Amino acid sequence: MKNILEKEPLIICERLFVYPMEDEAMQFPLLQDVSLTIYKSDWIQLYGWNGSGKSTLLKILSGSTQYRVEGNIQWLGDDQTDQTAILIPIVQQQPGAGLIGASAWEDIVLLLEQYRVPEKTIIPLTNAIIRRFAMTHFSHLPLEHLSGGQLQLAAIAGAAAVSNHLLLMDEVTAMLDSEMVQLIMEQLRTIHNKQKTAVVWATQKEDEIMRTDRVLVVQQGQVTDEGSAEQWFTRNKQSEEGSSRCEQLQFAAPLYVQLFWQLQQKNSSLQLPFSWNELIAEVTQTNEHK
Ligand SMILES: Nc1ncnc2c1ncn2[C@@H]1O[C@H](COP(=O)(O)OP(=O)(O)OP(=O)(O)O)[C@@H](O)[C@H]1O
Repeated sequence: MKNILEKEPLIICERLFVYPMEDEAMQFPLLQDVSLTIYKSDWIQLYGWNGSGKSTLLKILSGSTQYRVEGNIQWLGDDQTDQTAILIPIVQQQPGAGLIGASAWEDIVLLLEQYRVPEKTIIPLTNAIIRRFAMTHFSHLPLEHLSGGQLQLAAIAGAAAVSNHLLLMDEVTAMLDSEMVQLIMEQLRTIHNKQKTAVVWATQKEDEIMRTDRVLVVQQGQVTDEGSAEQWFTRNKQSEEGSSRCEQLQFAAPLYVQLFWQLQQKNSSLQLPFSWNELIAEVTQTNEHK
């Protein structure tokens, strides 16, 4: 994890209690006592099961006014994330949900118009975003000709066009095949690393957690754990079974982490892997040094 002291906050939430609008007595919070800070260039894995409150938290971060909110939330970004009037877009699970144009190119143009970006910058900005997300070959095709992955890429590119500093992703890979998941992940991670765009990535998939991510666990409307990805999967020094935070909160670990835990009992110098490739490289290297 990057040193938090060096990071600038983008959004600060303090002791948020969030209720449905119709719950006038404020009795049934959807989110309870949630405090968190999102920093510039963070990648946060908002990790939790169905119905835990991930989507509600994303909507609150986006600036939605469809809830009753107690507590403080501050948006500190210096452009679109200065959340005084507009919503930060959320990319949804269903490919194509929320796209408003006839093509990916037109969608970004319309979105920039909606966000009142100065007219003469709209076309150059759209073309630049299309290039940045490597979408040139399908950007003018009708949306109905695009694959699920291409639709998701178009939605992510649109969000990135209007929100330079923060992207909010709500289980965007849930309906994609593994090849598309990899493509989307690679594109977005490259953009994140190059542009330092912060990403809040809601997911239920344990293998989407990468080494440099912060993991924020949501359970029954509360943030029950927060730390680095390494901390989430690390068992204590004796490699005691069940001792990682992931296991303590009864979440599944990826198979390569489970296998690593087994191997670690025989060889404590092995490093925690974040993919099959990393585990294979680690084991091969250790065997070569024997
Ligand atoms: N406006 C609302 N009024 C009443 N209950 C709501 C409202 N919005 C969400 N809920 C409930 O709050 C809980 C959290 O919902 P939310 O959609 O935030 O969870 P989630 O973690 O995103 O789940 P999923 O992965 O299924 O999308 C659920 O039980 C849901 O039914």
